[in-house]
Amino acid sequence: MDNRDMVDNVQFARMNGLGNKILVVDMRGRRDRVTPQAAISLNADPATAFDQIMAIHDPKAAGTDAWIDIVNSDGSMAQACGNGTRCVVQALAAETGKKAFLFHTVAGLLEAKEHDDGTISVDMGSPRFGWDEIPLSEEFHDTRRIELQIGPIDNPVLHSPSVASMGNPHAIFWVDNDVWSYDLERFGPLLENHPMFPERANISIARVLSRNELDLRTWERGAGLTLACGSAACAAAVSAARTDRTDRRVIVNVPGGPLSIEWREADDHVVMTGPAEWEWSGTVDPATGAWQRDETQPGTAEARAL
Ligand SMILES: N[C@H](CCC[C@H](N)C(=O)O)C(=O)O
Repeated sequence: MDNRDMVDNVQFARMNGLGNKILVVDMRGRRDRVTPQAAISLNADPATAFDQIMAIHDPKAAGTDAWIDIVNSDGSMAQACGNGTRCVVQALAAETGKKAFLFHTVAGLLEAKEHDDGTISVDMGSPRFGWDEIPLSEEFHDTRRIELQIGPIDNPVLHSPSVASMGNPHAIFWVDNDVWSYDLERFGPLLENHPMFPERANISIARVLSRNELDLRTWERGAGLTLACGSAACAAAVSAARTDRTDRRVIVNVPGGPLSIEWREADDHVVMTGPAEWEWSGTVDPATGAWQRDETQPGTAEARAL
């Protein structure tokens, strides 16, 4: 906050959650929003290209620490971002010394905490499985397996996904071979925009390795191929458990590394645990996306606060 050189500029930190590229933007004390134009322009610059912007705003409700807006790299809004939430926790923990936070997003309240080893857990809430909650455009009573396929009609490459909402829509296609052997870059955009998903969807392929481990790659709605997608890891974990492929506690290996996911029996909530990493900081105009790197890059944990 202290580094603001112009009233129109705000502080931001370039961070990542297992390689999921995140810009944490400090919008506290302001009434405006990061515009879609700013997002598109930041993403067009290789230095600031990102998967999600996490914009921290002043809290709107008593007892919450912040309101968070989540913006995809195409300028659209997302309801959930697990990896980005861990980045926000790390930035705010460095600033305040607090370890536990309650955030407010369009999808509701979100609890998160930093552990002593630096990893961060985010309570992603309860998954939803109703076809109209995801949403799908057709009624399906059993969303553990819906009719949807891609590739030749008699020999589909991907078919019968499980679908779930973690606040945002997800489809998980189960595969038998190495997840890297599928052309997700080609099928992802077709499935993301398939008429089955009126609000589009995040598209993942998952290979179950054991009752406690799966591999996952995701084509993200509004962002494309990413190295990690936390909400997809949660959607895959709950879908694997409800189809009896795995137990309720699993390691999900995304391209950026492992996330540990637990679908708690007690309250139905999904808790995701993983790392967050600070890269560098700068200032940005949230209306246009014009940005500048800070001249001195803080080297200590304390200085990594926004
Ligand atoms: N990377 C995010 C998910 C972004 C989801 C977004 N692409 C959408 O739903 O539109 C995560 O870690 O959960």
